[in-house]
Amino acid sequence: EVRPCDDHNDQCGYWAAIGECQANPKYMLVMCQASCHSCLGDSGALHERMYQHLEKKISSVRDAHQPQILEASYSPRALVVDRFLSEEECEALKDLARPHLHHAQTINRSTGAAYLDKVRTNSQFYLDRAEHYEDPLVLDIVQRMHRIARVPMGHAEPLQVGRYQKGQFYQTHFDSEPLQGVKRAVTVLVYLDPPQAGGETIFPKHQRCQEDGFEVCCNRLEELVAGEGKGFWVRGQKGQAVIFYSHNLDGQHNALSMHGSCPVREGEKWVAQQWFRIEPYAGSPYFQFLAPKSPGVTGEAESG
Ligand SMILES: O=C(O)CCC(=O)C(=O)O
Ligand SMILES: [Fe+2]
Repeated sequence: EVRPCDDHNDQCGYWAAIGECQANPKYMLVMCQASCHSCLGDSGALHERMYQHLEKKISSVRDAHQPQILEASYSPRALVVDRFLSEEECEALKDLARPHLHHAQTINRSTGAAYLDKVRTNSQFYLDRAEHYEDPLVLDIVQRMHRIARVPMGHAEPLQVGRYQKGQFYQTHFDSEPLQGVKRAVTVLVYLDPPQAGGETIFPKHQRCQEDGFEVCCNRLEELVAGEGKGFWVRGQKGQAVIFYSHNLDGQHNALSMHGSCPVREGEKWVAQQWFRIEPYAGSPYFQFLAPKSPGVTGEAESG
């Protein structure tokens, strides 16, 4: 009888050390559970490695209809997809948003006066009216985002389009703020137009790029983003998507999902963002819009 959570061979420790848990999991995860940290409740690093292994397998499956997905980071899970949107789609989204763009503002609680946000100086607009979200072009784009992110349509916020002009930026922040009641599972960020210089999306994976440290990090990406925290950045190409998950697979908020948009140095930067919440979202334009009709609710004439 094989009892769980034991080693059943005195070589288990040695085999685990030389990587047999990954190389030969069929045997090892049964016979060497303790050494492989695969017991229930054992939070050893193995599960993470197993997931990495599985995801590599998944992402190596090529299908003519599937865009190629590159892994930019494991924690937070971040994927990059080239040409996720066509040039025409990028231009169409810019055209839809252009007349409506407005600057991010913060409202002073006591005076009610609106101030321009210091953390975020760009302009943005939510495509939140029926004529936007029922637009076949927008609907098709959001559906593709939903399929690639693997979160249901009813979790989708309205699609947002943002523009950064020269000098504009968005300092490091989290897209998901569970303590404020905003729980976003995933962000699908698409570069509708990359700037000529600057405007990188950075994931520094450490605290020192916050607020006053932000510009310094943007000026020294290699040293302070890639070096210091083993973080990464994306320069952005037209139509390219970055898909990142602000929570781990167990639902925990991932502190490494902190990111920002460096100041644009030359030209304009346009992006579209689609956020999908952790749960079905009553404020979603697609909450009821795409709900399947319940079976059996057909006209009288059709029954019997
Ligand atoms: O524009 C970017 O590169 C990032 C934007 C962003 O992080 C946001 O709008 O939440
Ligand atoms: Fe963000």
